[in-house]
Amino acid sequence: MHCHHDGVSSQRVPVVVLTGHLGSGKTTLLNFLLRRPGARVGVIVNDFGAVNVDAGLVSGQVDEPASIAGGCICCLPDAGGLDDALAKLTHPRLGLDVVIVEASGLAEPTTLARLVRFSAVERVRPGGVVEVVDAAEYFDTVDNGLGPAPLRFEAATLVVVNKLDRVDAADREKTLARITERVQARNADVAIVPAEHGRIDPDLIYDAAATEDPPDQLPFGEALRAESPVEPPHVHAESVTVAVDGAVEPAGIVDLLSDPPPTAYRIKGTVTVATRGRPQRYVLHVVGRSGDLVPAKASPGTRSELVAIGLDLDREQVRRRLERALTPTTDPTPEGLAALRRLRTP
Ligand SMILES: Nc1nc2c(ncn2[C@@H]2O[C@H](COP(=O)(O)OP(=O)(O)OP(=O)(O)O)[C@@H](O)[C@H]2O)c(=O)[nH]1
Repeated sequence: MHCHHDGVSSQRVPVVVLTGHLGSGKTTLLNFLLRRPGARVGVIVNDFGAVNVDAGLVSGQVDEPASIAGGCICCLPDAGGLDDALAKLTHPRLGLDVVIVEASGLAEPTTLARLVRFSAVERVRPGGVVEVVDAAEYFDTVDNGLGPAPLRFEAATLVVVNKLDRVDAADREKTLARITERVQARNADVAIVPAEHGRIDPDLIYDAAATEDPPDQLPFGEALRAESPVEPPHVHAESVTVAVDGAVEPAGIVDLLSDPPPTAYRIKGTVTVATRGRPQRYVLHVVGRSGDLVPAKASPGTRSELVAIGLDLDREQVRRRLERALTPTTDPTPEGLAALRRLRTP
């Protein structure tokens, strides 16, 4: 089996870490994402025992990723092989939109997040850490509600408060508020989304290159959808887009990356940054509070465009911030150029 993809992209592939206590709903959420039409999703699971991805889709070895649901899946017998698996799944030949690493229920989110963040694989871009919480069991399992809130939220960029259907309707708001308070006590910046059966808006997590299943793929995505029709998520992501023509001031870009607007979960775009010589094109990504700026290869034009995606986007504030990040100039400030240099050489 192979996952050939025409029009190989030179971009890095976001790698999303999916964590959560035993039985919180990680696999359910993963299967929901795999139903997305047109998406090429690579999956790495790091605990054989816990794998119950629908329809026996696990190929069982890293060497030969199997195509599924417009994507690939491979198994990771131990953490030592993560970079091997990432190197394989981010290969341009596969043309994947995203790679999702599903941790076993016992895996330590911080450790896994670090393995991705400091991966030696150049084509890896950290795509966020999604922590799934069982709303019904939360205070009986991961948190007794006393003392410091669980450490596991520290690494998270998005907390999915799942299984809300299992909480009495009358208590839902209160339960969500209590869990939110605990999560924020540990990590004030994290995005929090309520969910049932792992149905979160995939737009929060990654972009699908196509809207229909690729013709060269086995029809797993279709099969999964036929088996259980996709119910839409209750909470939808919103987006704000700002674009300008011509080069922009580097200080604005650096400022956006170092202090992204709090209600934007993800920001992406291509920007043309003014320098003393020829303007330089970059691909920009922010997930949670972390930004990433890499030179754009073979990216014609001078247009800069940024898209911010989030749950409760403060649209006006986000728009102002994106506009400020895209301040046109032909004469960049020395401070801006120095800040950009520092950012590029951490
Ligand atoms: N009622 C209800 N059941 C859910 C929900 N999400 C998941 N489940 C069920 O909860 C059980 C555990 O879900 P999984 O997705 O396997 O959880 P997991 O986190 O992958 O589990 P481990 O890999 O064992 O840690 C399954 O029977 C799911 O069908 C939900 O929102 N509501």
